[in-house]
Amino acid sequence: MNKPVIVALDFADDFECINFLNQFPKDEKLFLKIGLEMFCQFGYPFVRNLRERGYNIFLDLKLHDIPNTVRRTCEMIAKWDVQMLTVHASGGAEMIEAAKAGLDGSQTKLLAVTQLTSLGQNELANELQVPLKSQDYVTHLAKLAFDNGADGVISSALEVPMIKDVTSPDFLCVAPGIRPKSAQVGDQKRVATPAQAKELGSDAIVVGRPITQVSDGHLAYVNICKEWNK
Ligand SMILES: O=c1ccn([C@@H]2O[C@H](COP(=O)(O)O)[C@@H](O)[C@H]2O)c(=O)[nH]1
Repeated sequence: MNKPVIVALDFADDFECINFLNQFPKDEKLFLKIGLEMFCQFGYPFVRNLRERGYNIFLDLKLHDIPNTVRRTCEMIAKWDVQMLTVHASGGAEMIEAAKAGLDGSQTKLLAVTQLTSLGQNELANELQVPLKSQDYVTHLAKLAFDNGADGVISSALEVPMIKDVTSPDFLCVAPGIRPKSAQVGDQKRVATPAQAKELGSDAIVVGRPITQVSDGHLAYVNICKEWNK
């Protein structure tokens, strides 16, 4: 897989979303992330529609349930021909293994979310009462995901070198929390610029609002790709 800039389609309605996509040239091979907001409204027909238009799809459902439920859900998603799917690594070893088993026979890469990029050290210690340094927690969850068959993880770009060290250079590290220098950070805590994410060895970056919530989304995308591919 070459290293994509994945656009997070977090829109309130499909009309707004299609208008956004229409800004891009027809031959632009976009990699799109469908998250809970759009999936809960439009479900599988929306995923199928975008696949039929030729887009690569990262289905970011962040599954987190008992192993049996996750396996059965993944068996269904395995038929959808999407490129990536997420579960939460904190669901545990058996759940990650079950997700992988459910996807068996498909091309869908299983990615495990480590610590959400919206959580910093403060939230980890005080709200979640996790007695580890954030970096240690992330690498622990990444190793758990690796040992139980995931193809990669979601983490901040800042943790990528440590994750590759404890897993494998081929273990996919996909980084949200990407902010070009001029962009608002918003609710993200562990952020990096596209250039930093590249430098740190990320295999893909996920960018939402800095592309979708600006007046010229296509230009923002092109500029981020330039920084990422430099
Ligand atoms: O740890 C995580 C896991 C997933 N996300 C998702 O990525 C995008 C980021 O959007 P921005 O607008 O660029 O902040 C969003 O869809 C999240 O659900 C994440 O940010 N962090």
